[in-house]
Amino acid sequence: MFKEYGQVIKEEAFFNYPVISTCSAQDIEKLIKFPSKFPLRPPNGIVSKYRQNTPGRYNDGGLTNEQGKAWHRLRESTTHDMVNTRVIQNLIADVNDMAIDYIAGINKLRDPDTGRVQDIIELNRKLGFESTCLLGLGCRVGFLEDELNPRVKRLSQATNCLFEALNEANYNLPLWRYFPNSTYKKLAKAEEDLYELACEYLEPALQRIEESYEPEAAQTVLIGILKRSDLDDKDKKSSIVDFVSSGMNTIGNTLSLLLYLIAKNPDAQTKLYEEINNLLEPDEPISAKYLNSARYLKACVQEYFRILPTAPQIARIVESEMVLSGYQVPEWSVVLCHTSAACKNENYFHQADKFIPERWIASEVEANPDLKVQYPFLVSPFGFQRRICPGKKFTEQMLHIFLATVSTFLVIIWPTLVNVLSNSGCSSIRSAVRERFGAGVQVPVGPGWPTHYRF
Ligand code: HEM
Repeated sequence: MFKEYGQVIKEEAFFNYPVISTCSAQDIEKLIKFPSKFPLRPPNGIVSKYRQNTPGRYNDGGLTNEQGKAWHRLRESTTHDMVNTRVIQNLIADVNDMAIDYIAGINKLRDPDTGRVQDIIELNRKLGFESTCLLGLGCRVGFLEDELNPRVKRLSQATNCLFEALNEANYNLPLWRYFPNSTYKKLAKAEEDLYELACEYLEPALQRIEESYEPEAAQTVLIGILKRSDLDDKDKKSSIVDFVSSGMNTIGNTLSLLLYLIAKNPDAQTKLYEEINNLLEPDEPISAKYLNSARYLKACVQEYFRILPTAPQIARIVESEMVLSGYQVPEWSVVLCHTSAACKNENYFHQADKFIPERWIASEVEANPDLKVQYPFLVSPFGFQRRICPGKKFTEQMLHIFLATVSTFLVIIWPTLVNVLSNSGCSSIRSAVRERFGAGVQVPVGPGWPTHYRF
């Protein structure tokens, strides 16, 4: 699209407002640096409408959809703990645990005769669900178990239904604006189910708070929100629903795309494997200390976000008239910053189409100045300004732990995925898997067979 029409494009569509798209680094920088107290992002119309129609449960459109002071109030009071490094690090042990379950899950997917793993997308989705619940609800709920319990099944169905409805609302005529059509009804049912399920998970936490006190070490995002005196019951419940539904699909999709890129870059896999073995003592689990020092691991995730970000563009409503690539853009225009397209531009990144994690490591750039990143702000997979994704810290920590664990156990070769729980590798992780699942997880190293990644 940009190749054909240039770096700035204006699109007009029936039943919708005009949208301006830009992939210019200068324009994107201008928007990122705009000194906005309450940055404006277009709300999700169908969700806002549903919540307006359901005043018994919702005070407003929620953090994702609100604007101005209403948004700021929710942002300050509900995301306080989610952006707190210590609270997020409290979850490392649980995420380690989840990573071990995930490796065991991959092992169960292997064809016993061929060693082939047919499809890892579904497992990644379940992992996304489980990890988001860990963040939002403060506990493991059981998405990675063989048999999903009825509550988890309902949670999964409600989330799928919500995303189907959002897709339909985004890509079909917006008839829901005029009457409750089938898309609106689907969304209403999904939101209702999610709300009721979230309440079921919240009740025990509320009771714990009432009956006793939560020790400092057990501070979770959920407990942090439930304890806030500046939020009423409706705010608390709806923000948990928002957090759970925001992370559910994004994390699973991100992990699938990250593994795909790593699969296509075997040298990176070898380096990841070497780094984890160099940094971790045999009996040491993955910890905050390891994550702080794992430079190559973090560089791989950053480079992944440059090449295949889950959110390829960030939307803003501009608060004053501005000039983008020489064009006058009026106040209140909707502008899409296509960070993903900009990240593929050779003028902005040396060998832009290549996976080169080294460009994010200072000592490597010193040795090879061509790699110097001129426009680091273009890699903004979680957005920017005060509206940046509050799940960023948790998601990055999750991806780092998962990539480290996967690199210890698997050789992923595009288009194959081979489980290689060999005798080498980080022994603390290996012994944790064996302790839980016995020697049965050990499988031979072997050449791969086609894996049905569906991208
Ligand atoms: C790979 C995972 C994720 C990606 C790529 C992602 C990406 C994004 C992006 C691009 C935005 C828009 C930011 C902006 O407009 O500047 C956003 C907003 C948001 N995300 Fe995430 N997200 C992820 C995971 C999560 C998780 C786990 C949560 C759960 C807490 C979450 C909750 C939210 C919320 C509540 C907002 C709205 C924030 C606001 O408007 O103030 N996200 N996310």
